[in-house]
Amino acid sequence: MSRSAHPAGPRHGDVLPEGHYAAPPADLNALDPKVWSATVERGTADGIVSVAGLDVLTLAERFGTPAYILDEADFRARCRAWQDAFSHLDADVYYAGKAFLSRAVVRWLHEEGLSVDVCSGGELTVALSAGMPAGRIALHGNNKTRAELEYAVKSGVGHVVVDSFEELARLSWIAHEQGVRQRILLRVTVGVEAHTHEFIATAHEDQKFGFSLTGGDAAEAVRRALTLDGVELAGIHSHIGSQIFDMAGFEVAARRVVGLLAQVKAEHGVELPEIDLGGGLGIAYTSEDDPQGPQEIATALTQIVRRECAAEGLAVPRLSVEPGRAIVGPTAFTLYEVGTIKPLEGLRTYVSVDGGMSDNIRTALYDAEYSVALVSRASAAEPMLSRVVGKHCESGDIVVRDAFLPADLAPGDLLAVPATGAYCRSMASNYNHALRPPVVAVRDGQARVIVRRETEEDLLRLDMG
Ligand SMILES: Cc1ncc(COP(=O)(O)O)c(C=O)c1O
Ligand SMILES: N[C@@H](CCCC[NH3+])C(=O)O
Repeated sequence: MSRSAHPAGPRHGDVLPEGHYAAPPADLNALDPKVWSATVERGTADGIVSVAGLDVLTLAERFGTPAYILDEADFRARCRAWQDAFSHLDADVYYAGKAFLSRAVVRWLHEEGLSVDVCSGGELTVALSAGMPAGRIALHGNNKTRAELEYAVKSGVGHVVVDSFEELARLSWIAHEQGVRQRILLRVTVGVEAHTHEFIATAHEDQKFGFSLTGGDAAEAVRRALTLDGVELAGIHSHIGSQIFDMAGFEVAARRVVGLLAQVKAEHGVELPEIDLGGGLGIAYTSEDDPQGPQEIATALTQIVRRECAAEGLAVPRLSVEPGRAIVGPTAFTLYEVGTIKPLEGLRTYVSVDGGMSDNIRTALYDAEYSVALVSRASAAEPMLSRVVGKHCESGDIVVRDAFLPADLAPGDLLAVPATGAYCRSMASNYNHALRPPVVAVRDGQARVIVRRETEEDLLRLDMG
């Protein structure tokens, strides 16, 4: 989202300080298809927003607020788009479960032909319990516990992405004890400064993930992996970060990973058959964001891998990708009810909703930007510079930092924040003993709770008194 360094000046009683929106959108009732899921529309007669044919008033009535409303048809369509973009290649699409995982989602992934990447024993349990074949599961993590490694090997996961020397030795021993050879990839840090928030960039040198390519750890990890009898080294993995729009980082990563394959061939006479270039493709949170589609990404990545392999005299390896956000992010919105409205003359209006940082930590954690719309009715009122905040005891409890909402907004109105499918429910907390909201899947006029709302009994069950 572009923010103006030169504010447009006072507007509707609000002064726009530096760094805030320059101007309200032309039509506050418009829903930009870039940020809303595919079946969302505003009724032309009543102005009420619906998704999959279900209006938000009915959804709020049936399921309460806040609630994540997930558009199943859109989710499946995105899975198919990724699958189609990569399927004609020798390629696998692993959905990154950390973005949002539930058993229903795992079944959809299975039906659509995707694999899944998990990064904990808990995620592995969800994937397995919903029937994902173990061979189509990859296990990640920079500090997998011994128990998690044992569980993964015993379950027969397709591969473990090894992140450290300690883990390499540990995993080999565990697999040896279980009498198997575990297929692995080695995660390397390729030294790319991804253009994203510092906390979600993962391929620069100074961070916790992976074996450094430039420092020589990656080559050393290959040497050790090739001598260990508990592991079978299948290839190299790189993930440069998340919410990235610029393909240049992926291209550099692909080039460096292929460079390592060439080095491995030269040193060991071994051609590793697989590379995984991770996830990280950005989505539109606001109308200003311009993400690439899976087809463009598939084309760019395969071109570069093929070119580099040809230059190095290598056979083209099997390619995997791990999109999380790009699949689930745009498919859901969070539905909130407005509770209080506090206009601050000369500043902005604080609009408090019935959720907050417990259901969306991304704004506080990454300064993430979101859009928001009044969805329970249309309004012809003037735009009002607003900040949508939650109900938690923190002034950083912000859901949407800067937004224009209609000036006739009132308690009881419903707001929806789009593009909350990824890293919102999965990073939700019980702060202030908030009850984590449900995830309601909607499709063809039907709604189904796929993750139920927490109850106070859930909270008390963990409290040993
Ligand atoms: C190893 C790995 N793969 C895939 C992903 C998915 O990223 P995204 O949801 O941005 O596609 C992540 C998260 O950044 C990750 O750490
Ligand atoms: N949780 C982050 C992304 C990190 C992905 C995992 N490596 C986000 O909300 O953007």
